[in-house]
Amino acid sequence: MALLDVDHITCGYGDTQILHDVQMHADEREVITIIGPNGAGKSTLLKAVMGYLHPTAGSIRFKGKDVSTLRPDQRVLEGIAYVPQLDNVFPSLTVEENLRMGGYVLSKGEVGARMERQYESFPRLAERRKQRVRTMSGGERQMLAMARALMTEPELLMLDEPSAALSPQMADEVFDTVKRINAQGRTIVIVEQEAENSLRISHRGYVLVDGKNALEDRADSILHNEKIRDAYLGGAADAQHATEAE
Ligand SMILES: Nc1ncnc2c1ncn2[C@@H]1O[C@H](COP(=O)(O)OP(=O)(O)OP(=O)(O)O)[C@@H](O)[C@H]1O
Repeated sequence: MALLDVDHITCGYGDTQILHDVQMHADEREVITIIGPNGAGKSTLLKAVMGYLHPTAGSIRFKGKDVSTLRPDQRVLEGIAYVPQLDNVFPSLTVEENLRMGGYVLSKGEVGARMERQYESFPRLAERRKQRVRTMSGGERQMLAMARALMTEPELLMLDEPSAALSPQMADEVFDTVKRINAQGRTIVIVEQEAENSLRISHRGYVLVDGKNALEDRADSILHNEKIRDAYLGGAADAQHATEAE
């Protein structure tokens, strides 16, 4: 049984359907990358899994349970977490205050211990507990956004363009962190425009085009697929790297 099973959903905003009969699944401990052109519906798919949008057809199952009608906060309690691309931290608050917000569904007693766990996992955040987020670098903010989402110790973590607008070095650090989070036993679904690095740490990938499934394959096969490389991965760049997810 898949941990997450998106079963042929149709979904959109108001009367505008964006996703048409889309399916995807993620098994326990898998890393999945979703790629596709601008406007393909990648972010919409993550929002549907989190519960910000509700499918008009099809269903979303998590650990075998149909969660299609649950609110986002209820899905958090089921073990799903999501880091949006934008506005994923509160800039006027401190690191500590942001982490507290991430634990809003937890009891007061649990928050402190969970926060310490995140500080152990992200020492750079521990050094900046009292720092206002607006003074932090883009990479540090992305780390905080992930740590905040991990406060609930989710089984599934979804990341929308975690490397957007970061330097190549910071982006590498983010993907190293994602690998580490996956090694802790968590399943990860990543949406990426610059998908090369993301596919390298992934087991499988999906290509979405115009709100429809266009391809599903092992991540290393996608990385070596010339047509996909030309269309979505910046062409014939170095295709020699093997995926690191094996
Ligand atoms: N809140 C919204 N209301 C109405 N339409 C929206 C909304 N958010 C996104 N859309 C539309 O849904 C379509 C898919 O957008 P989405 O952000 O899911 O694509 P994407 O594949 O993530 O694209 P990108 O890579 O550019 O972020 C686009 O046509 C977009 O304009």
